[in-house]
Amino acid sequence: MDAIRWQEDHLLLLDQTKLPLVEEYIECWDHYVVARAIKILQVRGAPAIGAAAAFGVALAALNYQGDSAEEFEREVNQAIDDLAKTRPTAVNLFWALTRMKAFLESTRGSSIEDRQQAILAEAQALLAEDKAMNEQMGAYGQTLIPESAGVLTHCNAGALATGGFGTALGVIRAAHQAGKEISVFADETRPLLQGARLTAWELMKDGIPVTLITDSMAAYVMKQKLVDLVIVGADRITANGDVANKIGTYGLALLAKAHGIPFYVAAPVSTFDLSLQSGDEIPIEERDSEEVRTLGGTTTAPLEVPVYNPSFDVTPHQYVTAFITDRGIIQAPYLENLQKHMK
Ligand SMILES: CSC[C@@H](O)[C@@H](O)C(=O)COP(=O)(O)O
Repeated sequence: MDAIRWQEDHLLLLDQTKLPLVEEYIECWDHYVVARAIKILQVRGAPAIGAAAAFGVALAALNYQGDSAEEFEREVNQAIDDLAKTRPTAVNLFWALTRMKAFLESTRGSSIEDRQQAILAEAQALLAEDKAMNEQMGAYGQTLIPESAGVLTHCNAGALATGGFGTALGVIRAAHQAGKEISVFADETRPLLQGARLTAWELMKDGIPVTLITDSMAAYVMKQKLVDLVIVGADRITANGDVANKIGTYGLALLAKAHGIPFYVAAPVSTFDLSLQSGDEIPIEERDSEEVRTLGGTTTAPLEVPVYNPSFDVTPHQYVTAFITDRGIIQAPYLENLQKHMK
């Protein structure tokens, strides 16, 4: 099931806030609906946010009805600015918007109709490339997985979070397809339960053995020697190899280190932000306190209790055993090796 699909003249986004109970697509006819979908996590996961935003730009281009090249560019650029304001942490969003802006400029001189079609084709290419990168990552990454392995993952870094196949779940998928005996532990991932609602659903659909645990069970499961490796995705990786990913990832990295378990991060080139030197510079999204005071719409805390709700944390590079990327497996020293591979 695709998270993002272009259908003739509009965009379809699988509404991930309704999964796993309801499988329903939202129809997007303009970039405002796409921006809202990103903001409220109807589409989520770093690469998927980038691809959805690219289609948002395409919708803004297609919706232009005048005949002025300047006005056309102004409107498309306004959409790019609107989409950039949706979520701050995943760099894939800004990577995709920068690519679409450069592409818009490269079409200058053509008719508006040709530019509209070319911009749509660029968004489609970006989506297809993301899926291809994930498959490539899967091929590289699965070589790191033993013939029989317990794998712990956090949040959802699967097909739902990408153009298809997934980053961390792509590696797991590739290992499963290669005939390896994989058993996945999925953290539920409080407060929005991407692990419980999305990862468990996605893996079960593919027939990959998965066991759901609450976030606080990870240490005990590791202590029992049920986990051979941890694989997570990422929202932004800086030049020194620090990794922003779903809140709770840093804790898992510490636990993996304490138990002598490898901790892998799977991410495509679009997730690397070598313009930032370290994770301290990554903007971390803080979300509404209601997400913590409630669970599935039911209040689970005193209505007035103060809440802190950072959506991501940063894992320092020294806890990352290796990066699995579409350009190969990258090991420390990261400052040097990321520059070499990601240029
Ligand atoms: C391939 S997805 C990698 C990350 O984007 C994923 O692990 C994550 O943290 C997603 O957070 P979300 O808030 O659901 O967008």
